[in-house]
Amino acid sequence: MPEALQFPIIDLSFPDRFSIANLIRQGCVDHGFFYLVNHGIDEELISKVFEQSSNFFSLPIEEKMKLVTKNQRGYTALYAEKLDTTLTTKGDSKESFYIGPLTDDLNQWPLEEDLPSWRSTMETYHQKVLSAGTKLLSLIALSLKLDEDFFGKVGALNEPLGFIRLLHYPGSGDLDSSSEEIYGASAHSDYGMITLLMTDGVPGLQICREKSKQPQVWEDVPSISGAFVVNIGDMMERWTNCLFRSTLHRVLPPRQERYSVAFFMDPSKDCIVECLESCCSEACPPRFPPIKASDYLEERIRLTYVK
Ligand SMILES: O=C(O)CCC(=O)C(=O)O
Ligand SMILES: [Fe+2]
Repeated sequence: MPEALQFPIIDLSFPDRFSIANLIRQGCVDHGFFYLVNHGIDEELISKVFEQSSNFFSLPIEEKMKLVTKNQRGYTALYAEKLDTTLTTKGDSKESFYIGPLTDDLNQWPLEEDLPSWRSTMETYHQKVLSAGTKLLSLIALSLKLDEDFFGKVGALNEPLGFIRLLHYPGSGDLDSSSEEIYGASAHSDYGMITLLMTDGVPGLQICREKSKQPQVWEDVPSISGAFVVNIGDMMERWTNCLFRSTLHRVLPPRQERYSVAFFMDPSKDCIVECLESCCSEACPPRFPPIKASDYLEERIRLTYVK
């Protein structure tokens, strides 16, 4: 049996920022994953988010479909998304709800009379995770031997695109039985800078550290109560010329119902993501051309929805 994965545990409140930055570097180079503790979001708020998420997904499908995704905000039904775009099977066995930046008017919300305090709970959570993510990005900059405010200076944080994705994976008893190989979330890497994931502790998340090695080896990611699982996304991988890995991950179809809440932090639309000078040399030239963050994201999102 392979040993259980051990990612570094990053304490966001630890005063020695340089030693924390080194630990982050180790996590990002070795796995593309680490845990985040003392992140400033209290347990009570996290439990409320999970409770409200369950309240929403328990609504009748007709009610949920009234908020079906527009502008990448709102509800996506079971099987509507397929994160592994190479699969020929039907979509992933999860339903989700997206909440984007609070600074525009594009979010869709359930009615206050149907789900009291739902919107305010999600807005508070959005603000808090965005703030934790911004602090974390300054440590990530340090871990790359850059100024702490590097991501601010290159415009990534002008209007950061923070997206909450509430996820619900019904238990196997509630799904159609089929011979097809269906995942809760099929194999993918995340698109943006970093993802902060909170789960309800039900297992299912796995990573594959060597994307191109066959056969692929999948390892379980243990959850730590109250800690975020943080992973590096593809745009951070591009910035660092693959020094930091955007690791392939998936969620097995859980036997038992499972809830999780992901927070994707993507750069502002106009930010140009280009190889950091410290991550390339003559011997190791940039692997990707510079790209505008919005162009990159739009293409990736377009490929994800089942046609
Ligand atoms: O639910 C999970 O544990 C992971 C979800 C995920 O990888 C994603 O939404 O990108
Ligand atoms: Fe993911």
